[in-house]
Amino acid sequence: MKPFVDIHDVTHVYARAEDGVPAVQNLTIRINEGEFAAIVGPSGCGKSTLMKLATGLQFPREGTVIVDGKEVGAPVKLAGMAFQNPTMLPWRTTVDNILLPLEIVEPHRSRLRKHKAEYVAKAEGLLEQVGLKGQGHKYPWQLSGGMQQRASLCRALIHEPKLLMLDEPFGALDSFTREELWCVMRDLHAARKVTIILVTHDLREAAFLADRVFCMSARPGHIVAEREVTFPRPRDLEITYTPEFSELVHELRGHIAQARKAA
Ligand SMILES: Nc1ncnc2c1ncn2[C@@H]1O[C@H](COP(=O)(O)OP(=O)(O)OP(=O)(O)O)[C@@H](O)[C@H]1O
Repeated sequence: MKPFVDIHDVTHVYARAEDGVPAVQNLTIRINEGEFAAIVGPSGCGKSTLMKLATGLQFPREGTVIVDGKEVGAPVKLAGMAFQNPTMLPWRTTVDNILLPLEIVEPHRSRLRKHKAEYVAKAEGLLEQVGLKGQGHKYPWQLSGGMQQRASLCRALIHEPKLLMLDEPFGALDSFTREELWCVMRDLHAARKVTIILVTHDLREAAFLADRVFCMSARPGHIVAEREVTFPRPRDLEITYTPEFSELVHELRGHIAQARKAA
């Protein structure tokens, strides 16, 4: 099978890096279509850089980045993104925030004005899927942090991306809300067959959600371990209390500890 995301032997140094040390070096990672991949690693190891390379927000100094069969040379339109901070515009309602990417991405951009009702219905359908039915008229400041993050997932999905990039999306939430959102994410992935790359510091989150977990070394980042997660789907939160789950988290923690030591 051809990988959907194929990052091959990539080295990237930021122009402003004072010490000239690459953020990532000889980074190779391949993710299949429809796969849920999680990237974990010590702080500053280049996880966000990997995201930027895969979405065309940065270009590698060396190596190649291929997404959906094409070498990445500009921001990747087939990607949707959600970050730790939902960054919703406070003067727009939740639905209007969700519609925002459509004002940029073609062919939606040209269709949006004429077919607004159709797109609003789509946004409301997504809100229902993430447990926010009927909340679309509210402003972001009327929503809790967890609700805003749910809405930002809708915004990332509104243009039906084939690739969803999640950079620490649940990092700022309390642990109960976080686990609720794991289930939302699990269900969205099952329903949409979208390829997902999740960057996280939370090893339990990676183990619960992913098909494969990739561990990165300390800077300059590269993949030091790759672990398939074979728990059957759909997964219930109950599995996080099993010895097998604890063992997996323990194993991942060992890889990160090694990676930090090597720094
Ligand atoms: N715009 C930039 N200019 C210079 N150096 C940068 C820039 N962005 C990131 N870096 C450096 O590149 C390295 C990797 O950064 P990156 O944000 O990808 O790491 P990360 O693993 O996502 O970090 P964290 O886990 O702390 O969020 C870091 O050491 C950082 O200092």
